[in-house]
Amino acid sequence: MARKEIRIATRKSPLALWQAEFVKAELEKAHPGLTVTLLKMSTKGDRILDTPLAKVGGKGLFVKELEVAMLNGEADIAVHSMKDVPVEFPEGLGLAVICDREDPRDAFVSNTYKNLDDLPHGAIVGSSSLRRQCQLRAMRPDLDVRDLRGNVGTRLSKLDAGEYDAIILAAAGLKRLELEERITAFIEPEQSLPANGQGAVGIECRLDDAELLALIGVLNHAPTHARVIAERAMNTHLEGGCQVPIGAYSVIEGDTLWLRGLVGDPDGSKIIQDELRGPVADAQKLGIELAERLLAQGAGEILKRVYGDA
Ligand SMILES: NCc1[nH]cc(CCC(=O)O)c1CC(=O)O
Repeated sequence: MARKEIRIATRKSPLALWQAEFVKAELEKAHPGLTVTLLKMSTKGDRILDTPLAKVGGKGLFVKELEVAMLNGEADIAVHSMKDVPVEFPEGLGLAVICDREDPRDAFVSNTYKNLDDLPHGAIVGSSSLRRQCQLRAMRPDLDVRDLRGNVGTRLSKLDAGEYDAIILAAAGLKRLELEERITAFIEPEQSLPANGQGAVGIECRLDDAELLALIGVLNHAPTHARVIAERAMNTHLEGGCQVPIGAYSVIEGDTLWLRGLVGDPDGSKIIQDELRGPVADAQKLGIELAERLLAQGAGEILKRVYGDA
């Protein structure tokens, strides 16, 4: 092996650092003699903290600076939470690897109440995503659902300070940060359909570097790869970025991929959902087909309203 070093461009949030350290450890374990280093960077999404994500706008809020570093040759790979990765990549870059998935569910966190059903009328619930907000409002129109920004630690502090009765976060982030004991209840996909790619970590790199692709390829997890491809294809076909009220979640049953999709009005007044099953090998096609079905049921009008507001 000629290459002795791989440089990872990463955000500095605790979750991003955990993910980069995870990939570093896995790569060094797989390739003795290889050194993996971290280039810690700040992105626009990290700097703008006072505005709801849906209104900050621009795709790839959390990844652009990392991509520039790879194109400049300052870094070799970037490690991402798949749900934050924009649908399109700059020329020359692409998604090379999707690692095995952590828990894809949303988690309910409260210091007072056991679960969603336990919340009293008018309880204040915080969430940073339109997807969670719309499903929550549809399920419990009596709740006071409010925006919640910041990294995982910041969100928990706001809950602990009493600003919210409960908050909803991704279970994967809490587990990775060893905060699993903060999870009061898991919310099943039937109640809150996860975001495309939630819980999965992916690696982006230059696609012209065959040696690099071979080295990182050992971390690819084929079933997770197929699931995330299907979910992302649905999202892409709906022209959804990452800050949209879209849920996309799939599981594999034998050779069959079961994909569920949802588009909702953030105020919870309307939710369109559908699902389909097909061969795992057709993951991409299934995602597009489900998106077509959602569009045929009016998803486009909802999304147009959301983008118009943003
Ligand atoms: N948008 C922030 C973000 N990006 C990825 C995760 C969690 C981990 C994952 O989904 O892989 C989180 C935190 C959250 O949504 O609570």
